[in-house]
Formats: sequence, C-alpha cells, structure tokens
Amino acid sequence: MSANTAGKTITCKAAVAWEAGKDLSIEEIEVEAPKAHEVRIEIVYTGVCHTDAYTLSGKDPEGAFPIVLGHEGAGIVESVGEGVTNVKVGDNVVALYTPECGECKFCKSGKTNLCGKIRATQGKGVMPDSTSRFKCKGKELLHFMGTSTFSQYTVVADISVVAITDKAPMDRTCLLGCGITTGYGAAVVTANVEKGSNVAVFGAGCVGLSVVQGAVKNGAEKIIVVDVNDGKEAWGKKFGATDFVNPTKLGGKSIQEHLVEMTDGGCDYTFDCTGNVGVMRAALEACHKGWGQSVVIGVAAAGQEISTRPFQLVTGRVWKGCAFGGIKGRSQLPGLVDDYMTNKLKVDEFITHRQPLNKINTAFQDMKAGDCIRCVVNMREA
Ligand SMILES: NC(=O)C1=CN([C@@H]2O[C@H](COP(=O)(O)OP(=O)(O)OC[C@H]3O[C@@H](n4cnc5c(N)ncnc54)[C@H](OP(=O)(O)O)[C@@H]3O)[C@@H](O)[C@H]2O)C=CC1
Ligand SMILES: N[C@@H](CCC(=O)N[C@@H](CSC=O)C(=O)NCC(=O)O)C(=O)O
Ligand SMILES: [Zn+2]
Ligand SMILES: [Zn+2]
Repeated sequence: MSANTAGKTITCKAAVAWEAGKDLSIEEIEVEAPKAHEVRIEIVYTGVCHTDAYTLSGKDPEGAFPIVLGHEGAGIVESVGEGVTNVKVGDNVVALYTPECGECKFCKSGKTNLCGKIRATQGKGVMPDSTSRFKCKGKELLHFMGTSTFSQYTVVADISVVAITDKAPMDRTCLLGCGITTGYGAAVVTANVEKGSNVAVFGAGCVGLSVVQGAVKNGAEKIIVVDVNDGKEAWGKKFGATDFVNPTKLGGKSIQEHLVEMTDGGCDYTFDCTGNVGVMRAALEACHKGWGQSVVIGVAAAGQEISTRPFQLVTGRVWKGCAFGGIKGRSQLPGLVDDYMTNKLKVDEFITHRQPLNKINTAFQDMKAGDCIRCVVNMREA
C-alpha cells in the first residue's frame, strides 16, 4: 500500500473504545498522514495487555474516550514524515509506549528508561503537536500510550518506534512491545537479580512469567511463584520456577510469613505482577531485612495507595518500581529480538490464544480467563 498512500489519509479498520466499560467497536477510521517526526505504521499483530483492559474499564486516571487502545504492536512502516531518520518505509518495527529521545534530562541521566520528551501529550492522548491523527464518523479519536495498536494503521512519534530484523515473526515480536520485555527487564535490568538469590514473583501472568525467565537468566537459586490460581504452578515451573505457593491455602498464615520461613529470613528480590496493593505490601514485607528489594510492576486502579510500617524500610528493605522493565526501547529492544532469534529468550511459549481483529472483544474475554497468558490479534484478519 505504501507507494500509493504516502502523504494521503488511509481508511482502515480499528477497534474503537467509545466509552469506558463498553465493548470495543470495529469501525472504519481515517488515519491522517504522518507529520514531521512522525511515522505511520501498518500494525500486523498486536497483543492485548491487562493495561488495555484497565484503561477500558475506566479505572485509569489518564483514561479518556473515544480512544484507540493497544500498545503491544508490531508492524511495517508505511510512510514517514519529514525529518524521520531512525526508520524507513518497509522496516519491520515494534511500537514503543516508553519512547527514547536520547536528548531529554531523563534519557541523558543514565538512571532511567523513562523519557520526558512527549510524556505530557502522550498522557493526554494526542500527538506531540497536541492534535490527533484519527477520525471516525467525523469525530476525533484519542491516541493511547503513544501507540494505539488496535488500528490497522497508526501514527506514532519517531522516538516511539524501533526497527528490528525482518527475520523475526511479527506475531511474536509484538509481545516484546510490553509484557515480556516488562517482566524480563524488571528482573535483569531494574533489580539486576544476583546469582544465587532467592526471588518471589507474585502473579504468574505474562509479566510474572517473564520475571521468572529473567531471574533464571541471572542465575537465581530459588524462584518462588505466588499465585491464587493453582493452574499457574505448571506455568511457573515451565519457565524455571523452583517453587509454587497459593497464598489462599496457607491456613491463616500470611504469605509474607510463609516466604520468610521458606527463605531463611526473607527474599532478596520480590516482584508484584498483580496490580493489587495488598499484594504489593506482602511482597515488600517478604523481603530480607537489611537488603531485600521489592519491585512494583502491576498497575493499580485510580485511588489505590500502598502502605506498610515505615519500620520495614528503616530496617533496610527497598521499594522500587519500573515501567517497561527499565528497558530503553530504541537501544535495547533489537538485542532482545536477537536473543529470541538465537533461542536465548522464550517468546512463543507465552502465546496461548489467537484472534482476528473482528473478534478482539473475545481476546479481552480470553485474557480474563485463568488459562490465558497472552492472546495475539491478527490485524489483517478483520
Ligand atoms: N509496569 C509496567 O510497565 C507494566 C505493568 N503491567 C501490569 O502488570 C500486571 C500483570 O500483568 P499480566 O501478567 O498481563 O496479568 P495477568 O492477569 O495475566 O497475571 C496476573 C496473575 O496474578 C494472579 N493474581 C491475582 N491476584 C493475586 C494475588 N492476590 N496473589 C497472587 N496472584 C494473584 C492472577 O490470577 P488469576 O488468573 O486467578 O486472576 C494472574 O495469574 C497488570 O497489573 C498490568 O497492568 C503490564 C505491563 C507493563
Ligand atoms: N496511566 C496510569 C498508569 C499506567 C501505567 O503505569 N503505565 C505503565 C505501563 S503499563 C503497560 O502495560 C507506564 O508506562 N508507566 C509510566 C508512564 O510514564 O506512564 C495512571 O495514570 O495511573
Ligand atoms: Zn502492557
Ligand atoms: Zn528522552
């Protein structure tokens, strides 16, 4: 399509969220051509992440409607705006909800993967020039997380996209756009789990299993998966967990007490991959006195707050958190794709369900069923 469509508005199908709490609606939408420093991508596959469901539910304080959700997408560059040098027409790419400009205070700090350049407009659901590229039935639609991958074509800032090898299948690389990278990066980059450590991972979905994968890579000795769903024991073990605990089956003992007993004083690293603030507290309190670190990954609903006795921190436990695992997308994602291509990173194993675009609401239902790790949506099948 690229030869004819560059510079023109494209009409294509997208899943539109008109209102919070309602199903997505498959619509024909108009996608304007990219402006300067913008890239129009044909999204070929997208994953569905819990954060999409969270925003659709109305619990996201930044959530606004109507909007094109989706942030776990892979595709092909259809056209680029003036001044774009990092990708070209025909490149296989992954959209990045955590951009990397390389120039802002955050990017230059060497301390974080968060980039400040377009965060304000991204949070408002518009492009960096404060306008939208999407229209449906004469109404403007908002962008989501700077990516909006639930559309067959989307427009992103050039700092929100990375080119990857065209040898990697896009139905797999889309998952590196969020869930897998987030959990793996949380273990390998944010916590930098040490060899021989004791690790507990709360919540064995795509994110938690990816933490397990990262902890294995870094040589953790004990990796305990904690999940309310017994079906997750086999999943945890498949990715290299050594132990499984169902916190609802401890006969009144708290999960933090149980983990402290299992690990001779507490875990070196714990990870919340549930978004439940009670679990976040338990994860912190399961850490070893003096040095244990707990990483918050899960996204909690508007109004939720975390709490613990300050004494937990006075006595050396550390609470931290990360977005996208602390991974810098443009610098580090191609390396993860290479790791996948050389069998050093599991990706295929996460795909339990598949749906065409016109059944994306079923993908949301799949995600909520206990047997789904990730559902991949084929955007060309509508
Ligand atoms: N910080 C970031 O950059 C990112 C954050 N996220 C967030 O991470 C979280 C996890 O995502 P994902 O892996 O896709 O989610 P999943 O729902 O697939 O996994 C969460 C798991 O936690 C289990 N669980 C629920 N309650 C508890 C509990 N009290 N104790 C232990 N386990 C529990 C769930 O069980 P059951 O199946 O029975 O519900 C499920 O198995 C979400 O909040 C998501 O929004 C996601 C991506 C990026
Ligand atoms: N908008 C929400 C917060 C949602 C959130 O925390 N998003 C994560 C990624 S979750 C991916 O699946 C994130 O990138 N956070 C950093 C950021 O700058 O948004 C709210 O306002 O609570
Ligand atoms: Zn996500
Ligand atoms: Zn930046």
